[in-house]
Amino acid sequence: MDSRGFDSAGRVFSSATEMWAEELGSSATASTTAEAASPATATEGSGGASEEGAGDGKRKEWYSKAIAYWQGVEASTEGVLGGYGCVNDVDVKGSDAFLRPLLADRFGTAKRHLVALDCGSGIGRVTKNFLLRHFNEVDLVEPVSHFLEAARESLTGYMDQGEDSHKAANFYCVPLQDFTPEEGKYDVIWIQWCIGQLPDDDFISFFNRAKVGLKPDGFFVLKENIARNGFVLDKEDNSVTRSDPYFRELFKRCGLYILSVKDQKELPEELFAVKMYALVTSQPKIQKSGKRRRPKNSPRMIRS
Ligand SMILES: C[S@@+](CC[C@H](N)C(=O)[O-])C[C@H]1O[C@@H](n2cnc3c(N)ncnc32)[C@H](O)[C@@H]1O
Repeated sequence: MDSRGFDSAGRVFSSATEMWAEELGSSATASTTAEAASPATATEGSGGASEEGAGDGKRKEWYSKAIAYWQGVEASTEGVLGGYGCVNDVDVKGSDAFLRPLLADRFGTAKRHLVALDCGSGIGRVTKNFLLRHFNEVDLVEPVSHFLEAARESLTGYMDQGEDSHKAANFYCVPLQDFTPEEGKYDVIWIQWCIGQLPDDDFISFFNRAKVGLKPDGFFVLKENIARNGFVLDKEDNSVTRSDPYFRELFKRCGLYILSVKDQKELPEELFAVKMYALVTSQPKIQKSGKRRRPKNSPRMIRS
């Protein structure tokens, strides 16, 4: 990525490449296809897929600083939303409006057993308030153990229920850079407000591994803060807020296509804008008009 960006201390970088070289050293250019540990073997806050190469110390530092930051945060909605617990309701409303037509379009309206994965789930806020309304089973993956424990506690009522119910099933204490989902398990992989913790190469490796976890019509939803230009590096929690063109470039490099994209409305104006991207692994079908196929249940004008 060639656009300029800056960090929270006001330092300007001429490109993301320069910033990553600074933050990760020589491992910034390391292979993006390194082997990842399975959920069962990874440990809390472990250091990343490319850890064994040269310069891995800086990558390890990148991740451990982030984990240390989150370990010091209270396991509450206010905590995981950086003091903006007030956005929970509009966030849930926006996610619901985005996902509902996509589910109908991809999976039809007939009863189906739907399974989702909540990535960087924190205390299970997204799972509890939103995903469990749409999915029969939700797995959570989160590297910070006190968040995951809080999720487990608050979702107790949703566990071990009958076949047809909605339950939180598995809780994996693993960072995304080390996580590989079970093959063909998920209809939707939901990634919200956590992908900024991953440098570009681990972002690409993660999506490439996670593709395998999707069912044939399955898709990803990435819901993230968007920088106006280039990127913004937050030195406190070691996360990067990327611009829309930056994300689109990364999607291309992951071999992902945008099925749908929408802005989150009604956020306080001092916050970053937020976008929701639905991403698929093969090019969405285009109608003769050149438009993407419209979800069957979306509003349409009546023509007589
Ligand atoms: C802003 S909170 C969002 C939590 C949740 N997605 C939500 O919307 O309520 C960011 C979350 O990312 C998690 N996180 C930090 N580093 C991560 C990593 N490398 N992989 C996955 N999640 C990570 C944090 O522990 C925290 O739970």
